[in-house]
Amino acid sequence: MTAPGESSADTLLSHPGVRRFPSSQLDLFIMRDFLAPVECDALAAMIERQHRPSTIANYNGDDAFRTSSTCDLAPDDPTVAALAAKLAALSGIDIAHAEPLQGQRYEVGQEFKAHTDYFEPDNADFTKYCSIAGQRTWTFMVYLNSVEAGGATRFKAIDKLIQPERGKLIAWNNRRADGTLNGATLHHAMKVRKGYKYVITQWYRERPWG
Ligand SMILES: O=C(O)CCC(=O)C(=O)O
Ligand SMILES: [Fe+2]
Repeated sequence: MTAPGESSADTLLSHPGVRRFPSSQLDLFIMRDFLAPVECDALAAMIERQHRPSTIANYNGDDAFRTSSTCDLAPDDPTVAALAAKLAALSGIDIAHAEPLQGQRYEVGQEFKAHTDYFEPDNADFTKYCSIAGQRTWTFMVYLNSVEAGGATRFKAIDKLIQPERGKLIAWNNRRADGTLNGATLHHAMKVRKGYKYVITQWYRERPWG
């Protein structure tokens, strides 16, 4: 049995179109056309209407570390609720473990430098971020547009560059099979060189979000 905050390779691969990136270092999955173009456009328009400067949890003194904007998607909006349900159906993860969905928006020159999505256990803010819902388990991310130039997501440890493509989903386990945090999930949202980039991020937690 998979724990409620966990996805599994079997669950993901049971959906047509999901394939696993061949790597012994991390569990990374890719699916094209997870969202239809009209769904992508509606979500990108939603992000465009309302966004704030993105923040980071483990501040390292670099003010240019994450220069994008973030949209807090309203959970009770029917489009947003449908997306959360669709992601939960794909992941097999109990939706109670999902953080509120966010959109991320990048203009030319904006990026999110190499980071991991889990919270650093030795960071002073760890308790603040993780005391209730626990650590992040899985990341599901959907590209809402095919960026004109730049904007790839680079997984440094496995030397894999994923190009933004409208409707494409990627998902990875932030931990190893034994539950330890996996540093090989380090990834860099590279600078957009032309146009805009819009993505959806869905993070799941060990315990219900509450
Ligand atoms: O935009 C991307 O390609 C990655 C975004 C990301 O890593 C994040 O928001 O944590
Ligand atoms: Fe990330």
